[in-house]
Amino acid sequence: MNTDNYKILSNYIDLLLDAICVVNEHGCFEFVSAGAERIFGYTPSEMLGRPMIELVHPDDREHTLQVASEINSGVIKVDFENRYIRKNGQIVHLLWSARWSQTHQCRVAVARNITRRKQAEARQEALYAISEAAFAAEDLLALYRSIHQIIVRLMPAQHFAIALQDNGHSMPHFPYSTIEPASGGINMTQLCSKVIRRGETLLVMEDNPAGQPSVFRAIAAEADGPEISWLGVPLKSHQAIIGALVLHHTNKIIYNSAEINMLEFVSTQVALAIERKRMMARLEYLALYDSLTGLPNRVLFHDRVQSALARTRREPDKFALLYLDLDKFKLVNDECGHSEGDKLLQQAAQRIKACLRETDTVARFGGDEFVILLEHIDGDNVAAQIAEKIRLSLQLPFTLINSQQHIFPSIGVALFPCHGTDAQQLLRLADEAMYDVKNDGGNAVRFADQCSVLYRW
Ligand SMILES: Nc1nc2c(ncn2[C@@H]2O[C@H](COP(=O)(O)OP(=O)(O)OP(=O)(O)O)[C@@H](O)[C@H]2O)c(=O)[nH]1
Repeated sequence: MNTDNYKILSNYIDLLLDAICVVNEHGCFEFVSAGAERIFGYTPSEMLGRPMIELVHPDDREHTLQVASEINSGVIKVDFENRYIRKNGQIVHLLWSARWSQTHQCRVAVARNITRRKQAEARQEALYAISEAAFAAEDLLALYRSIHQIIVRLMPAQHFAIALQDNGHSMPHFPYSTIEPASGGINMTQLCSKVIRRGETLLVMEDNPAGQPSVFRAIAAEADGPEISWLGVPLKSHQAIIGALVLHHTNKIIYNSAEINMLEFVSTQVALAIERKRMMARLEYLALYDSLTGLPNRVLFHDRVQSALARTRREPDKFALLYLDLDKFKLVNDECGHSEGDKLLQQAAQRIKACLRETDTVARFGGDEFVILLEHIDGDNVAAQIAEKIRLSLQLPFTLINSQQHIFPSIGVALFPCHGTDAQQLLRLADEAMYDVKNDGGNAVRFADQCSVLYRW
């Protein structure tokens, strides 16, 4: 091809989807092809003379300058990736191929927009990370934290919140939020409630920060669309809308439709992960706690006793097991009904708990039987005193819906190490002491090795 033909060809350079950029030795744009406007959102005349680094995403500037200096010293780069900020504030991912022209003392580079590919990769990574997090997170709070980290890798999110709406509650609550739900002139509770009720994404423009924000049910916030500072996406699980994901900016920021679509797509996975984790937490709770009183059950109690025993192997310590059974509780059920009996059991559980220290454990073994672990007791007296405190507390009348009821407990006490050295033996001895009290008329405290009643009403 002769030189004239090359000249003709250069007239068609504007057809290229990629952008050709020439940057001088001072780092300023000296030439950009027409394709640059599609990529950067600026016309070539707006770019010429500007330092290229101004347009680079702030997080990528240092690395970009380093690579630019390598190219300027003669290294040819064909696979350098970085992010630029478009004129409308959106992020664009670019793949660069560049070299230094010694003759013209400038850097010649071709930029390809790889944003779509990057978004597809980010979406895949996010899905993988969310399902990983659902399994790896120790609890729900840890899962929310992981979800936050995954979302900020996907798109700009100065503040992030998860709103959940539980069955039977009219308003959502915020188990995770990096911003006060009532701050920034935006009523997050109200907005999230709207997202959840409608099951649709909400974009909120802060064009009226002092008053009511303008709310747009618009997913098509195109390149030159409105500036947005609040974005709420419904959390849709298989069965229902369980809450909303919220991105909040105190500075105005624009989300494009691709980002919103991505967040909507990811939110389904987030909803499923939250549901799975909640179900696991519920199953764990049911396995370890009594559903009527919320107290630990037999399994968790045994675990705590085993831990107490293990501790005593490392350092000398004393603890006590108390076996407590309500006297003639059946009468409450018979006279007032089973649900009234339930209420009495719940109140009794709370009263026993109120007599204990943080380090102690009270468990419900079933029916009207409660077992208590008193840890680190200095002398036998401490166990006797706490047992008596519980007995006196339970003697006060219980206010039920239609009546006041009096109920009394029988309490047996076994001490480690003086009465026994393993859990089974201690429990049996405490249980037997409790039965001795019951056979003796009830409403008293007795130690495992004592024939005499310690306390009696
Ligand atoms: N309301 C209610 N009652 C229960 C529950 N679980 C067991 N019970 C009842 O609790 C009673 C416990 O039985 P007992 O301890 O043998 O009866 P009691 O009347 O307390 O007799 P003594 O222990 O000998 O004084 C039974 O009537 C059970 O039906 C429960 O979850 N709720």
